[in-house]
Amino acid sequence: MGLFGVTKDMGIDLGTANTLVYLKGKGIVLREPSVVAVNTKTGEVLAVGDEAKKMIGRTPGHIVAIRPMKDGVIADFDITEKMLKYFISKVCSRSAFTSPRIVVCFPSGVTTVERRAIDEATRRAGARGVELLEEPMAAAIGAGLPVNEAMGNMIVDIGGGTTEVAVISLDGIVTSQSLRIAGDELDKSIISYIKRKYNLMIGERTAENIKVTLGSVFDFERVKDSIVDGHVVHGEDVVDTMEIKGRDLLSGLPKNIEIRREEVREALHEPVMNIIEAIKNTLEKTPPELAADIMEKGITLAGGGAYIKGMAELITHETRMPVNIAENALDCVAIGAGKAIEYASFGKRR
Ligand SMILES: Nc1ncnc2c1ncn2[C@@H]1O[C@H](COP(=O)(O)OP(=O)(O)OP(=O)(O)O)[C@@H](O)[C@H]1O
Repeated sequence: MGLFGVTKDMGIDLGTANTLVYLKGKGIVLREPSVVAVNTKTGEVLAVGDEAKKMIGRTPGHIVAIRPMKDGVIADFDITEKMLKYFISKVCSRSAFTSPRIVVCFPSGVTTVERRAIDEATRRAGARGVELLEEPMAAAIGAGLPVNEAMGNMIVDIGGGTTEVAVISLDGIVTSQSLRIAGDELDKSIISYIKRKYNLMIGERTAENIKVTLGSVFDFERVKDSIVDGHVVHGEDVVDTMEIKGRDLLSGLPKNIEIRREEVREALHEPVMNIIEAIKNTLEKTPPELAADIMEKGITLAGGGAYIKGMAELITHETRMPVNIAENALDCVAIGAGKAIEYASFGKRR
């Protein structure tokens, strides 16, 4: 117990899109994109996080902006380790007397080898002790669900690389599903839709911007108000078209086109229905008593995907269950990891 005062114990959400660090006693102290810019000639890391993200799609030949995490797991081990080292040193720079103990999250669908890679990269980045925590459990704790009670809690965490669906009761995952379809896949669907329909090539960042600004997965035509980022937005305030820039594949030249909300909904249909299927499958496998609890309390949505317009409404429409968007949906996993420090054994028997 005495050591807690001098160490910087932390919870890390090592995400495909964003990495968040929760420092014990302080809350979230770092939130940056999981991106690293590397000079391929020298192997030197040029920038990490926000700085590196700005470089995506804009680098000269010998500089690449890498996203070392893919589908929720480590795609590039060395770069992940360097990125973690940078983030940890950024939050520990002052007043850290000893290296930190870290609770780090992993998607529930990963293999033992992938788990070991996350553990190893965190140790090599400077952790004294590492404890791995399943992402849906962290998200549920961070969303404030009573995970330790004998009661069905359902969490749907739609991140960048993975969607985690889980039913939790008495501190354990009763049933879960992890699918590698989430925000990134939605971006890819927008890219291929626009390429197919308009012969226009757009970049990843443009696609993400379209998803966030114009993306909608439920037909609000007849519904006046919707929920955006947890706030009610009145029908007339919702933008319905957007001008986008890309490269015309026929002429090879830059070109602008205008796309409509319905088109984005069409583009997102398939991956979104895969997410809905996973939710339905998990509900089907949920024991009846717990399903009754969920029916009463609702499904909790977390992760950046919780903010996709119409997502909550579509899930309710398809499952007949009430849906709540977690407060601080983007931060739930990191907050949950941070809170779990209290209970972590860091490899020792408690
Ligand atoms: N307002 C929004 N509307 C739609 N999508 C959003 C919004 N804000 C963020 N996103 C999307 O959420 C995703 C990132 O979510 P989050 O930070 O929870 O993922 P992550 O933890 O990095 O990924 P993973 O959990 O898969 O490792 C991105 O795909 C981003 O485009």
